[in-house]
Amino acid sequence: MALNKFMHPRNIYRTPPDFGKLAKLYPEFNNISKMDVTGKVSIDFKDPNALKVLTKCLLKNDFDLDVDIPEDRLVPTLPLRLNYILWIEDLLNAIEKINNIWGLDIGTGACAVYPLLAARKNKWHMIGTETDDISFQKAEENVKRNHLQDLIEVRKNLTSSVIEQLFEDEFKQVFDFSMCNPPFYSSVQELCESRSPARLPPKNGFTGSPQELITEGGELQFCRKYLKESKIYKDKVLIYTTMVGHKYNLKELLQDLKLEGITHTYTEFCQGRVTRWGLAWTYQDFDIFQLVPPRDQPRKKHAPIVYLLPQIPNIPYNVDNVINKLIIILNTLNIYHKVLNKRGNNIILDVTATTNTWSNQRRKRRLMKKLETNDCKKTKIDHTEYTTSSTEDSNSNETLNETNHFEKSIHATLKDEDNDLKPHTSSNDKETVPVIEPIVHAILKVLKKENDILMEMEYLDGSAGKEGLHQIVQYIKNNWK
Ligand SMILES: C[S@@+](CC[C@H](N)C(=O)[O-])C[C@H]1O[C@@H](n2cnc3c(N)ncnc32)[C@H](O)[C@@H]1O
Repeated sequence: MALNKFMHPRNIYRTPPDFGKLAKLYPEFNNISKMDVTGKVSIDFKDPNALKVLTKCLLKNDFDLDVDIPEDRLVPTLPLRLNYILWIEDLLNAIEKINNIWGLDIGTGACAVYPLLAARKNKWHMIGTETDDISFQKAEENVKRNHLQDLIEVRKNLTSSVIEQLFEDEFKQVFDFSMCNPPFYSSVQELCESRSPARLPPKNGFTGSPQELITEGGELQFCRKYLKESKIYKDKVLIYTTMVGHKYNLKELLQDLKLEGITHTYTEFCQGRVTRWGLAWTYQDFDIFQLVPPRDQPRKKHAPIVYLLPQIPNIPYNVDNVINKLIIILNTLNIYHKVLNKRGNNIILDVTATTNTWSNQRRKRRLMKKLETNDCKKTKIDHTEYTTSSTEDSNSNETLNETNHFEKSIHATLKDEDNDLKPHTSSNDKETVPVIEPIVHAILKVLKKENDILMEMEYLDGSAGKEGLHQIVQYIKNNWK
């Protein structure tokens, strides 16, 4: 189980569960665990069945909940689920809502994990909604199995709306809060590509079915629909909340709320390698931002390197041309990039270098010249370096030809981005980067400020450190012609 010190202070899983004790108490846990020579008990986190047994045993052991998790459904990881509930407790305490709490869980899933935890732990009344037949049926069974029907009701959502169907039905209940763990992805392809190659592979195995994880337009569209519907039913829920799986979507949603002047706050749910975010908004008078301010960023942020991109002779100075030129340089350096977001005249890319292709360019050019003059073209040369050097030497006419070619590529990428603002793997041949440690992983932003176009590069991680990023920026400066 992924654990770390950034979990909510009241999260019981800040202290790792005692696997030895679980193995003694639960035969099914004993079957999936193994003990090493030192007596340490461990499980295979990559095995979905082991995850399922672990979650089942922890629900029983720590919350006295007997939950049947169906074969092909999401196994809810408890540290994250608890982080979310504890943050809602903080929000409710902040607005002094202590007793007779009513909560709405949108997309409760087969385990109805949030209603079960909330009802058992806090005696909250919960309504869970679900669109999927099997998950709906299983959720009802799980509620009955735990004799919590007095506190929990599961409702089938036969529509594609998020909350509208509930309130359209003349449903009188006013909720203190709503919560939602939306399907994160817009397609199977996005699900597969979602993890940046720069990050370590997840420790846990993969669980969940397409209907649980995929929704048209991904989580951003889902959350925007939720926000839009919430505006119609402002007083039906005191505090609306949702979980957000991708940081770039959180930024978009924060911007939406800000633009519309809706009071909001957010938090980070940390559990080991996986980080999710919580977003809350309200149409009531409480200043939830002041009452429950965002948690301090636990990770160190690096000041970005800012470079004013000069105009290139004979090329109109606009953001599209600047981006095209940058993409050419990144491709030349074999630096993988993907568009995270595009809004107006600003664009944000996630960039990852897995080999140092920018150092010793002069030496490589000299070597190339020597090889050519000695007619040694058949000599074995590193192909990447060869391509890099020759492209780098391009004069501006060649660059323009390449610009046309890459313009098509970036426009194709941006067109898709405009549709659903989901992260997109660029359509060039750098798509298939193996999952290996990056030497530089950074965020590249192109921003138009009045008449200037700026490039900002922020170091995230990588073995070459910030120095590696400085070298890349220097390479861009040298080749900005
Ligand atoms: C990522 S799963 C979350 C399940 C559970 N809440 C959890 O955290 O483990 C999303 C769930 O939302 C359901 N869902 C998708 N769209 C929905 C909608 N419009 N109304 C209600 N449920 C929906 C899916 O069927 C799926 O069970």
